[in-house]
Amino acid sequence: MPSFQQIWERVSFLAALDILLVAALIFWLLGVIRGTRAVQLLRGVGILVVVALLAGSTLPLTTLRWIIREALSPALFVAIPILFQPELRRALESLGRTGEWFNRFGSTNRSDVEEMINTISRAAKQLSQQGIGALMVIERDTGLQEYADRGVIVDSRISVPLLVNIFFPNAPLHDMAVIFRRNRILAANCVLPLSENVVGSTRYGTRHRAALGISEQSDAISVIVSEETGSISITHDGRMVRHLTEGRLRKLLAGLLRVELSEEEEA
Ligand SMILES: Nc1ncnc2c1ncn2[C@@H]1O[C@H](COP(=O)(O)OP(=O)(O)OP(=O)(O)O)[C@@H](O)[C@H]1O
Repeated sequence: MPSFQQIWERVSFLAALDILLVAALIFWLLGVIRGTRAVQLLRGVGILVVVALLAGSTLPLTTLRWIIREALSPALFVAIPILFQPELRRALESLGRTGEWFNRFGSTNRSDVEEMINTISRAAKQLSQQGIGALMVIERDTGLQEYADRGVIVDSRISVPLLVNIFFPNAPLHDMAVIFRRNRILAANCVLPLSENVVGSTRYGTRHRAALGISEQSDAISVIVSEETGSISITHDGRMVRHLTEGRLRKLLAGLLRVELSEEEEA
């Protein structure tokens, strides 16, 4: 058996760089799909490939080998981009996004972001207490103008009474989603893409699916208040965190938008 020294001598600088880059790529890909349905899909694809390769290579099964070579590989080649479309889109977007490295919200006035976080959290609590359903989407680096244009442009400074008013049952703009740009309400009544994501046995209603959908197709963060249960949830990167209190929501938003909340609001 070769000693560590012998192996080390054989590893060139380029081979080491190669291994490091592949490891970083796998790590990044796992980070992108962590907590999304892509994990189950990937496991399914992996099991299928391993079983097919084992059966095809260890036993002299000509027909099975032919099916793997002629049908399974091309089918996966076509199916993977379709099955993983939201994850691939998000991964490519995050690669192309330079703003994330410079933190777009960093260039926005910090107190504006803090004001937005506090207002959304207070509004979510009030809406939840009054049993009013709501879907509020925070735009980050991916532009959401196409969704805003399909709704009603509001372009108003954010405030709790305005948000409660918008979502008040039967108010003209209560349906669908509100989109925030920085600390302004950009638009209301916006239709969002619905997610096909099913987590475990949980089947979400359309409000929650719309929140998941926009978080799969962009880097936006959504806050959902359930009309049925009053429960507050958040979605980002195709993931959902449920049953939040006002305080927990503030902390999660602050973490995702990378701002430190001031002491008095923390209390
Ligand atoms: N494509 C969409 N984009 C944005 N909002 C949507 C979309 N489709 C439905 N909604 C909103 O979801 C509401 C219906 O929610 P529904 O009860 O089906 O879902 P839910 O996730 O169970 O929500 P809740 O817990 O509040 O009942 C609609 O009245 C509408 O406001």
